[in-house]
Amino acid sequence: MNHFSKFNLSAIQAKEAAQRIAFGPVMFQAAQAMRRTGLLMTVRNARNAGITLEDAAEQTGIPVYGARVLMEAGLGMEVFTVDDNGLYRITTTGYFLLFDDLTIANLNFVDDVCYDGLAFLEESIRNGKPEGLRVFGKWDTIYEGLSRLPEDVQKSWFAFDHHYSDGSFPLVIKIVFELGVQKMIDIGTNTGKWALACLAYHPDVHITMMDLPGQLQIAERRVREKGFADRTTAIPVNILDENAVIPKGHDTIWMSQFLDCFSEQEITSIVRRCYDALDENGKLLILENFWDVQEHYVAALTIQMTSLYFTALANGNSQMYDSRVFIKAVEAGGFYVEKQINHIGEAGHTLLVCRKKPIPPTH
Ligand SMILES: C[S@@+](CC[C@H](N)C(=O)[O-])C[C@H]1O[C@@H](n2cnc3c(N)ncnc32)[C@H](O)[C@@H]1O
Repeated sequence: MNHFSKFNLSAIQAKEAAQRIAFGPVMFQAAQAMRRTGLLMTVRNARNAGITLEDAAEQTGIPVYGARVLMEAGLGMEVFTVDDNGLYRITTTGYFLLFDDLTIANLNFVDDVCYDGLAFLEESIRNGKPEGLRVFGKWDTIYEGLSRLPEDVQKSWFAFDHHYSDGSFPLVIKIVFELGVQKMIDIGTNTGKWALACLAYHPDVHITMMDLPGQLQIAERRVREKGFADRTTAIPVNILDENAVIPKGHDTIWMSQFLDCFSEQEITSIVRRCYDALDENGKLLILENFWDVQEHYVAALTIQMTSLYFTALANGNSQMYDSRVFIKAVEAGGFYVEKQINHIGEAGHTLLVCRKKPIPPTH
């Protein structure tokens, strides 16, 4: 569904929308301050009775001045309403800021991981490098430093990543095993969530986990703790090394939220190596979020904005893709899409079931 072919805004509405962009960072910081001071919760707890800003300040323990600027800003942000008696009440948007998992994961991810680095977005776009990553360390990509990021940053990164996968893994696992899986490689295994889900789901399945060494160690530890070590193999890899080989002898290769970490040319190179690893009946299964196939505008918006994290912080050359661009890169690696299942879970994942073309890709 194309949510972007037309916007029906009057001129004054468009001017308002432009101000929301101009003051976007201000609204963002205000929302975080309202959450962290407890102001948002205080107004919510007043429910229908409403609360004055003086009472909200007292109950929250912040100065009246602070409560006043935040709560007045909250009106323009449509987080609060105020009646003629000066009583503030929370809106549905305010509820989402407080309680919605997607909103919380996105807020914390933008705050802890992206905010400072995004100041270098223009430079990143001009140079094709994640120039914002310098706020954390001297790495070429964020993945090299992921296990060494400050604890709160890691926490928000993982919460963001897991929010998307957690909702969809239980839905997709049934479809995957119906395709017949005995021995699967999970490339970009991260903390081993998918591997663990598969090992628990199927008593005989063997999973080969591949990732950069830092992440792989976490996955290996978790698999050991759950008693699945004998049905797993762990292979540390930097997949960007063109000489990195994907082992043969597996019927399925799984890549979830992995190929979006790479440029189109890199996707094609990785997929080509998958081609070499699988036999003619092998399956390449890809789970991704594509902005162009989303049922809901909010999902498309979230995915589009996430792309800029990749630009400024992650690697400077990848994104959350338009499915048509992505599939072209996969096809160039020697596969065709046998089946495309869209709209999986709240995060709107797509599962691509890919098969080898009879003629190998040119190297
Ligand atoms: C966005 S996470 C996805 C994790 C998991 N598959 C999921 O669906 O939640 C991407 C993973 O790719 C790994 N990765 C990124 N660049 C890599 C590289 N060059 N070589 C190997 N793994 C890499 C990261 O370490 C990370 O674990």
